[in-house]
Amino acid sequence: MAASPTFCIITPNPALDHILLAPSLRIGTIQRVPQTHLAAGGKGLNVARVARALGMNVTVCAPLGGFTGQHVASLAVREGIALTAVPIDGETRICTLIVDPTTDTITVLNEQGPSLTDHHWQAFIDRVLKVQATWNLICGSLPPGIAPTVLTDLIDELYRQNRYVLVDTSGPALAAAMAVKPDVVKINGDEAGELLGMSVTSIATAQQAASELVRRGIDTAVITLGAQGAVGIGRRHGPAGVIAMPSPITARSPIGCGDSFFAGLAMALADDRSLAEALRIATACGVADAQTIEPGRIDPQIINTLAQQIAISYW
Ligand SMILES: Nc1ncnc2c1ncn2[C@@H]1O[C@H](COP(=O)(O)OP(=O)(O)OP(=O)(O)O)[C@@H](O)[C@H]1O
Ligand SMILES: O=P(O)(O)OC[C@@]1(O)O[C@H](CO)[C@@H](O)[C@@H]1O
Repeated sequence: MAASPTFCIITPNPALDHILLAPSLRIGTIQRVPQTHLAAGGKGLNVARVARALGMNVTVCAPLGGFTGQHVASLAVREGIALTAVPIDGETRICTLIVDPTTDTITVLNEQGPSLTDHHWQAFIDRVLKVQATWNLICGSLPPGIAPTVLTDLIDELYRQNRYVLVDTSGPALAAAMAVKPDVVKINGDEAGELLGMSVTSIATAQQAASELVRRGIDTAVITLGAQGAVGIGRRHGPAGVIAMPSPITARSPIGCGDSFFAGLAMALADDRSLAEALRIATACGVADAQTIEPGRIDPQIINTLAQQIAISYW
């Protein structure tokens, strides 16, 4: 019998990521695109790609429908990602990620995704609850047609099964998840700012925001700030917060950095590392991702070396 996966990666709104490299992109013109990639995407698939590369035993649960759903499933299988697909009506979304290396800008066009009926959502949740994983990562947006409070119920149910819950989502879904205090919340500055009604663009404001998340009952709160790095604080990790700062690099694309970071963080926490070590490894994964075009396509061999280049301080 196969061993239970360590991570159940819950991906309510997967996507076929269409990544276009478009130098000197000008809106409103016709342009030739020199390079494209198609990848199994939506945040959870990116997290799974990295967690797998880091040696974790991973199962992704995702509702999938139509030709794009089939395409996502076949790309995932080709990569060796264990996927539990729940068939749905409608067509899995395409997210278009346009990288312009000339101006160093990224344009991300995330489709909403197909609406899920209550019946399909329930089928999805039933599959998630059958996966006997200790660490459960809720990744990305919710599909339309589903009330954000479904996340509250899902997390409650995972807690009843004594499973750890780590969340990386945004907007109303994040607010709904907060109601049941996930063990770990990993979000970026914009997401934290929207949740808390403040501007989170600096290390100092991220420290305030992370402390506020802990005050609201989150065990471990981590906020990422792109090239500035990340901050984290957690009840079980002692009173000190941690700042992880990467060295300057030549970034190629920030898309997926948060997902790679999340995978590294989850791996390190599952491995019972200190918060400082976990942020060091997570940041190294984010840095590795920033140097690739495709989300989550990192080389695990360089993570230890990159991790040694991350400056860690305490607050
Ligand atoms: N330009 C960069 N240089 C160095 N490290 C970076 C850069 N961009 C991202 N990172 C690393 O990746 C981590 C996550 O990045 P970021 O805060 O942009 O995540 P995100 O906004 O959630 O990304 P996404 O939603 O695209 O996955 C950062 O904390 C940092 O460690
Ligand atoms: O709509 P969501 O779930 O918030 O974001 C989806 C998405 O843009 O996020 C990833 C980058 O983090 C992309 O690979 C993916 O398609």
